[in-house]
Amino acid sequence: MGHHQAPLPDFDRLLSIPKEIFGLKKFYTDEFDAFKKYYSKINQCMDDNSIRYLANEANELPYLLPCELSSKVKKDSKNEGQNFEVAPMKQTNDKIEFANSCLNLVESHNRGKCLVTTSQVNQGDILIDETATVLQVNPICNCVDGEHKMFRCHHCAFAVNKYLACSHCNVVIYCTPRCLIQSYNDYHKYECEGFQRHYWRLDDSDHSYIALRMILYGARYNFNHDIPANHDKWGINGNNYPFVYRLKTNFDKMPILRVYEILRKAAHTIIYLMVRTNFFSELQPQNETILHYYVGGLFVKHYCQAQMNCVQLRYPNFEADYSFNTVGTSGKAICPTLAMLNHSCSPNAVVVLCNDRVLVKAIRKIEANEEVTIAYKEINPFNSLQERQLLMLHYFYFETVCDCELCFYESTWQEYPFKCRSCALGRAKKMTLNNGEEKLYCKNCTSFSFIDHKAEKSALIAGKLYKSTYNIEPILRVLDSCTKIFPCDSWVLMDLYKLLFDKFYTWGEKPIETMKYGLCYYKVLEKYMPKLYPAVLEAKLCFIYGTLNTREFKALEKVTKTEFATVQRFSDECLRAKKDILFYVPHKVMGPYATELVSHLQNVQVKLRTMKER
Ligand SMILES: C[S@@+](CC[C@H](N)C(=O)[O-])C[C@H]1O[C@@H](n2cnc3c(N)ncnc32)[C@H](O)[C@@H]1O
Repeated sequence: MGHHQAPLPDFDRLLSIPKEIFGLKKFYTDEFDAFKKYYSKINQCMDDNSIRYLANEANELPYLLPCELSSKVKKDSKNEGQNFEVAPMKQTNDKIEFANSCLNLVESHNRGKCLVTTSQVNQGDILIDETATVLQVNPICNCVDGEHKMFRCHHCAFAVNKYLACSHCNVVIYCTPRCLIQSYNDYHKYECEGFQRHYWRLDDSDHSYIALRMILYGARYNFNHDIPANHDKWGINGNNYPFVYRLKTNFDKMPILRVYEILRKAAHTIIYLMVRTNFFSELQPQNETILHYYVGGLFVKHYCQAQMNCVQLRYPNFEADYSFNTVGTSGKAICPTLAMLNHSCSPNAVVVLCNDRVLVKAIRKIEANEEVTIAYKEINPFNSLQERQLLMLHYFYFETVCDCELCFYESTWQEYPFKCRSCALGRAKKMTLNNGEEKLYCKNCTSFSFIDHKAEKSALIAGKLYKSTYNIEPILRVLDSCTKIFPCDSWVLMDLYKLLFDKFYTWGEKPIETMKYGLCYYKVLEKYMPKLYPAVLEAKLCFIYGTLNTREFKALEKVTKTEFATVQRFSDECLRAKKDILFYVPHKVMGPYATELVSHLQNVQVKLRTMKER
């Protein structure tokens, strides 16, 4: 591949480019004014020296080798690894490509477009089955478990046992010659030298590489982003660039330092394409400089679109300690249909990666007319409302604060934390009446009731005692008093159950108590977060295994009548946990630890069931 030297972009002239210049049919854009805004920010942030520095850096790459991968392929290899198998979605949608027929695309006044169900959806139903428009699979990921690495094809994302690797960049691997050749022609010939120099970070927080891939995807279709005539669906199975182009950005809401960072990344990649590849000359532009600006603007746009819309791909991961979680930095994808899903801190659906397909699965029953939501970032249920909202603002520049169910519930909970003593449903807050008396006001039955000062006082005294002794006894007293003050699903109680569970677990003396408080804790938690949410499932599996593996549990033979009820509930949990793991591992060939995990749960369940009541 021969390289040519292109002139440095003249950023000063940028703003004076007349709109007519984009009259070239191929590169015409309605969004010239928007690009001008990007460029005006470039002017504020970039000086000649930093541009020159980037260009020199791109030039001083003496050891880079032109990639001629496709000419070296042996045409006969086929190396299949362990791949997922999920039945395809049954009913397809007339109005939304890749979506189940039960979804409707609607516009909401505060969060833009969103997907809403038209009929009831069951747990486990597949709501979206989308082939990623642009897919970034990080080449080697520790999928399944820490020891058993799974290699994934850079082009189609299928798992492979043996693979063809690019000997120049030594970064990308392919499952078959077909993928290799297609990848080479579509994009690898432009990216290989960059990979040799580790030009792009492939982690969750940087979107330069996926933005470049979006550019290369658009270039294959001459950057034509017109929706074909008579196409009245959202999304196209084929050239989906028109819908990629229509994804929203958050550019206007970003602080200037963030903009500066992205513009620098844009300049970095554009100069790399100019100096190290034939990308621009192959497009045969009438005016190459203008094309540099155009693609630079497009890079910024695609970067911001990726930042706001790309979905992080995570594979199930089973560790030797029998926990379950999902692996970060496995890749990301631009899926214009999936990008219509809004965020919730208590989502009703999750994204599951099935080879090259990106699936959205319901993690609980979803009623008709309910919005389908996913969690954009993995949610730690213990993060407070304020912490979660700060995270969302920081990463996604939400215009409004997150108005999901959990945030709404938690904010009401913070305002009305107490148990109403007049009605069973109510939530109450303390109010001072005109006569100076303090009472509880319930927002449900709108009545006033007395505060249980006795319970409050004993909770306070027991709390102080706990702080000075760290004994379990005062905590039990705090819990006893708090059940009188707070509703049964209160987070105060949840925290106390957690504390008691941890204490009993650490001391390992009373396995039944450990089970009891663990179960109480998950009962409250699952009111706020669906049990199939990965973070909840992982924590619960740890709880089950931790409890079962204590010496005291193993020695346990007979139990009292009340203890027997706890053992039975715990046993049911084990059975459910087994089903929940299978929810995430729907393929025939499970990772070795996943199989072990499920059979271990099965054995324990049998033991629990046969425990004799005294
Ligand atoms: C991937 S897009 C989702 C589709 C988007 N509503 C649209 O019109 O294109 C993400 C953007 O939607 C909005 N959004 C998503 N979930 C939200 C939530 N829970 N609260 C407020 N805004 C939200 C934010 O502006 C966010 O940057």
